[in-house]
Amino acid sequence: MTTTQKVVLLACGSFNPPTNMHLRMFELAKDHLHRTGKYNVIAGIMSPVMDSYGKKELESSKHRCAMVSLALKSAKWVRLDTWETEQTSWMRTRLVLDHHQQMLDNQSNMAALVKEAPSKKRRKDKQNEEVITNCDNKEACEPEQAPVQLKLLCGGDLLESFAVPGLWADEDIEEIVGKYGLVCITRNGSDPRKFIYESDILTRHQDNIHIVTEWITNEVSSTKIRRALRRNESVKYLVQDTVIEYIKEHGLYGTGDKKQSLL
Ligand SMILES: Nc1ncnc2c1ncn2[C@@H]1O[C@H](COP(=O)(O)OP(=O)(O)OP(=O)(O)O)[C@@H](O)[C@H]1O
Ligand SMILES: NC(=O)c1ccc[n+]([C@@H]2O[C@H](COP(=O)(O)O)[C@@H](O)[C@H]2O)c1
Ligand SMILES: [Zn+2]
Repeated sequence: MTTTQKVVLLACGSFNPPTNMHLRMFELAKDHLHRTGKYNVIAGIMSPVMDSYGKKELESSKHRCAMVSLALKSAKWVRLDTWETEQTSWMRTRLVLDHHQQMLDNQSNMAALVKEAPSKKRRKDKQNEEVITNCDNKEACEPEQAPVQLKLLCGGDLLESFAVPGLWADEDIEEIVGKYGLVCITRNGSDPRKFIYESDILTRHQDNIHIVTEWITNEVSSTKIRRALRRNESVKYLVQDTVIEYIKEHGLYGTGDKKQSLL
């Protein structure tokens, strides 16, 4: 029997607000990795960046985390993680990966990671005493299992930002693609294969970089959503209804003074 490598996908970003494409990225990456026959994606994490990241029009992490949590209500295997937003200063992505890898290496955190609806299961522990686990995905929760591999999930634009002078340290890029690995979803305006070809570090680690071609192209971006909201245009079917309701309720992205319904 061939064994597959267990993988957890980590997406870092502003999620300002979270769009349907942020959610789609996880599905696309999972399908792609499963098709290789080598990987078993057991969980996904969305980690909103902290407020001091300082991006233009960045809404507070309180609101962004609340919106990600609402967007993920129907997601079975992806969850929000607020650790990044709770730090005292902005964390480089490599350090965010290190944190989550440490969490994964601690087996007792595994049950909390797997989001599937818990159904209490009985099994015998090493001392042959019956214990109840809170984990449905037995394979993911077995204590004596191979380590779980964390991979960074991103779009083509984030990959290409590796070339922005002073933005990413070479050692961090080396560690991200070398130790962890990258799953990159193609995005209009980026050419990840060419970008890898032009980078010595990325070419060296190209076996650890998975490029996923999004054939059902969807050029939604948070910038376009914020623009539409400002203009009182509908964003229905581009963003989860629960997120639209939240935006309206809190008057985010210039919706505060609008009278009519955005839904
Ligand atoms: N349409 C898309 N296709 C592929 N990747 C995407 C898409 N939208 C977002 N991503 C990826 O999601 C992650 C988080 O991105 P981010 O929060 O910046 O979203 P965004 O839509 O690019 O927002 P903004 O317009 O504010 O930059 C990044 O890795 C980004 O590349
Ligand atoms: N040096 C680094 O680790 C580095 C540099 C720039 C952006 N990032 C991260 O990439 C993500 C980019 O998000 P945006 O595309 O929304 O700007 C954020 O999570 C941010 O923290 C990391
Ligand atoms: Zn972006």
